[in-house]
Amino acid sequence: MQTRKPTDQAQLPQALAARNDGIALDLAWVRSVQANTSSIERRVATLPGRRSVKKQYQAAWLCRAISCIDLTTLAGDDTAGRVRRLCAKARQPVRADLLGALGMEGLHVGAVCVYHDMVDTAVEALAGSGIPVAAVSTGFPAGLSPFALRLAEIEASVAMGAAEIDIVISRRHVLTGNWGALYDEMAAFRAACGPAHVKAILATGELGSLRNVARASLVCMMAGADFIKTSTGKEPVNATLPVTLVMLRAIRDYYSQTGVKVGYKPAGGISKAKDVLIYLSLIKEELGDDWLDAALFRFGASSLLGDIERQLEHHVSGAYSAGWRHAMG
Ligand SMILES: O=C[C@H](O)COP(=O)(O)O
Repeated sequence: MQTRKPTDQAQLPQALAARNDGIALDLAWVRSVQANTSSIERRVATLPGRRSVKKQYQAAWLCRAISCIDLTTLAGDDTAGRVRRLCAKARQPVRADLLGALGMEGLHVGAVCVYHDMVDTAVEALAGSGIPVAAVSTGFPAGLSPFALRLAEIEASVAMGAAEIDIVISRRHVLTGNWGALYDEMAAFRAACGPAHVKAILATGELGSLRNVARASLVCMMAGADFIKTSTGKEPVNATLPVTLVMLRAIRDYYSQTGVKVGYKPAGGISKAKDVLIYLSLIKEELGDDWLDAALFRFGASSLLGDIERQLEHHVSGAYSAGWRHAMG
């Protein structure tokens, strides 16, 4: 297997928060976690109706959102050319004249997220930019390849220069309440990541209940996940506000018990700037300003940036441009 020399990605100034070293599996804590679905749904139902961010601050919030995007391409027909175009977009996410008018020169996305096969291309294309490459590993999206191969895939992606690894958990461990197996799996994935930060994809649309989402979040954090992430983007239901509320509260509980800040990444189906404002205000309310930063928050999204760019253009010029002018890759 080809291995890159330890270049840029390994040397990146880590924008991420301190690692989560995890704690011993605390089954009593895990089993005590509940999720009251109707009160969670009531709480999030109030969010879209509210004007979450005043108009004059919206451009600043949208620029913040851009800095937190894991700009993603995870398609079977990905090519090196598409990944290079995506990386160019990651470096210059919004037209230079618009960024100049907004006083946001130098803005870039949080990371570029690709399959293992494209890590090398992305590392090359992002050299010198300070933008990390994130790789989806462990038999993404189903996570059902042999365990040893999943570990080897992580190690290969890190050796190739990925600074962040998005792993997928075995949903069956959650569905059968086998918290010990989930903990051991997550801990092994984290160990295989070495210095790379690890995001645990829960695939919440396949976990059956919000209580399972809450318990799986907690177990993954106990086992050392640096981020918890909702979805692969390939499940029938991906990031939602109820799931977000549950995961944010799990992060808050873990922080209050351990003093460790774990990051959050909603992913899949987030494609509109107005949704971004709702997510950011929910995070501000539930976790506080520390989490409004790429170190602790990412949007996993393939097309969101185009809509944000359109809104920023409208903010600067008063006119909307056609969506096709904001191609991603
Ligand atoms: O992790 C990121 C997701 O796969 C992206 O999903 P999306 O294409 O719906 O934005």
